[in-house]
Amino acid sequence: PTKRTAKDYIFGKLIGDGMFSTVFLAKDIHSGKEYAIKVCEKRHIIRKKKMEYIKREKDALNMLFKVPHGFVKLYCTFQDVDRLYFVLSYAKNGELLSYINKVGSFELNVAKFYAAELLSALEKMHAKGIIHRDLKPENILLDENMHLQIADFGTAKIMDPKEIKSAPVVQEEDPTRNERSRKISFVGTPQYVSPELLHNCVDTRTSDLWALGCIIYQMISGLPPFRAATEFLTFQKILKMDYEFPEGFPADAKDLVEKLLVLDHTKRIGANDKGDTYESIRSHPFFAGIDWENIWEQTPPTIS
Ligand SMILES: NC(=O)Nc1ccc2c(c1)=C(Cc1cc(-c3cccc(C(=O)NCCN4CCCCC4)c3)c[nH]1)C(=O)N=2
Repeated sequence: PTKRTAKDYIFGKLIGDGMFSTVFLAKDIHSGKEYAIKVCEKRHIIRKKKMEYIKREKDALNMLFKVPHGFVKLYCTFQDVDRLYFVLSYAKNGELLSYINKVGSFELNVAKFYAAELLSALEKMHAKGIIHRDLKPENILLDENMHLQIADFGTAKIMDPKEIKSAPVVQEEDPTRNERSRKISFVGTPQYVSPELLHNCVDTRTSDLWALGCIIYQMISGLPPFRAATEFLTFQKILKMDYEFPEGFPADAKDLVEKLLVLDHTKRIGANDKGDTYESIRSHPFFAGIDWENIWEQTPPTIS
């Protein structure tokens, strides 16, 4: 097939906006199919020295292309003089965050279903050595059948799959510096960033498990566990484990969130699981009744 250009698409409404990219709904003029096209200004990427992030996103999405469920797909990329273009799946029902905000908080069966799809997607991603590092309800999309698709791999870390369930990954700007003094090359969104990423520049796949705990808490209560007026105050609350459960928070959900939101990432539930699944999390009472083998084929519960 000939290399696509922007002229092959009719660009529609803006459906996403980030520090380094803008996402548009677009229609392929040949097939009539709808896509989400992520556009990055080359000048901005170069000025902010984010070329490595662009490459990581493309590599991570290419590694996940053949995984049938759980992620947006990257169909093709192209560029012109000023911009880079990523042609991605259009997840018609948008961000999980919009649904949480629309209904206030999810019923337990809805939260359980989407927590299970998110865990299943994390298992597939981590099995390929990919750590997302910025999981949040804005980056979790819902396709036309209301199944979950993780987006935005610009912050991802790609490791050797053999290593991902063993050694921690240390953020390093300058390998000659010792671990504590290493600058963090990346920090996620304050409300969902793990303490190890803040504390000593270590991030592992368990950083995504910390975010899973924050997202389960938010689906059930309506708000993330760590929130404050400023980023710094939010970081302080995380490092002090300063959060509490609202009255009536279901006991099984509370127990699982408490086992995910553990400061020491080596003691987080799932941290020592081997193989390509998080058996210790799957078998937690919160997930009682989930049919793990068929979750992606089931009809999702109605969000109301
Ligand atoms: N940073 C990134 O990489 N971002 C990406 C990447 C890929 C991608 C992406 C973002 C997408 C974002 C997206 C945004 C939307 C969207 C935007 C605005 C409105 C709606 C919308 O109204 N959806 C209907 C359902 N809502 C639900 C909430 C209450 C109102 C009705 C969807 C649909 N998909 C997408 O479809 N594919």
